[in-house]
Amino acid sequence: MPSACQVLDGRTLATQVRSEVAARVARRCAAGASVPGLAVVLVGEDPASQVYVRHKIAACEQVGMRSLSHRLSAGVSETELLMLIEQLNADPAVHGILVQLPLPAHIDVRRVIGRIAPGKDVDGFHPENLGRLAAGVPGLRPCTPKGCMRLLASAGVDPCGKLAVVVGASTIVGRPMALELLKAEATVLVAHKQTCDLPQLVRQADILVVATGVPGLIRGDWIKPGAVVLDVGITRLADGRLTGDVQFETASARASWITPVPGGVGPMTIACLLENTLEAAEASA
Ligand SMILES: Nc1nc2c(c(=O)[nH]1)N[C@@H](CN(C=O)c1ccc(C(=O)N[C@@H](CCC(=O)O)C(=O)O)cc1)CN2
Ligand SMILES: [Mg+2]
Repeated sequence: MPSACQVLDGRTLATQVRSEVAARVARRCAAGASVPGLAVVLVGEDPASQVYVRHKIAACEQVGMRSLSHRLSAGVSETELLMLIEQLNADPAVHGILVQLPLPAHIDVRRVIGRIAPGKDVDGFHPENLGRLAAGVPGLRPCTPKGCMRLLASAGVDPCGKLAVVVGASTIVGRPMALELLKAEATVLVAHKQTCDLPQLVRQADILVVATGVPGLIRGDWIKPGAVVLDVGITRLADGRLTGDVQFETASARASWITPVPGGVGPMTIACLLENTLEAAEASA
């Protein structure tokens, strides 16, 4: 990697965000307010989801928040899951609710997310929160795109006036990422992994965000020299290693900043979840 390219270190930034959250939680509790509480709902036994849920619960403890874990079998009915969400909506000790994704195929994810009280939707996936982001008004913001914006700011990268290309249009990353970049006055193009002539689009990007889940989709020679590259993809290879959607070695020969996988965007997702939970608690008091 040439010295011109710098690695955007998500682990270090996430540690900073977590210490800031811990200090705010301590001040809040010292002032007599309730301990922020996060309810984490896991349906089924997906191994990656189990790991993420464990990390979220440990992160809550580390910053002095309370976590309530609800593990449901893969065969739980949608009605039972919706009833649990209603209970959590009504529980004053619960300030944040998250349902770990993906859900089993027999459950309608939109119906489930739509049932979470918007003020407790710390993932920021409820249509009301996505609508707030689209309208540019305050609300709970999806954690991964929020973490990406923090990473850009930490590198001193101002999206205003730049051409940003977002590859992947999921509700949890690509779409809200495009809205974040629009709000920051970037010119935003949203592409899919199937977009015709993807290399041609990617070559124009001053800021490139990739969230497709296709390992190594983006080749290094597609990167515009000096571009800032945020790689959201995380895939575990057969040999156990984690890899991103961008070919790191060759991309870092051209980029000015690039996130690694692991250690880039991923840790920021959990740090921003803690921050959202604290914000939800503050707004409820
Ligand atoms: N309800 C939600 N479900 C899912 C979300 C989400 O934000 N809310 N995002 C992903 C999974 N995810 C959090 O849930 C997540 C993914 C990865 C990481 C992370 O820190 N990755 C590390 C590597 C971890 C490892 O060793 O496996 C890294 O990139 O360095 C955190 C959170 C889908 N579901
Ligand atoms: Mg489904």
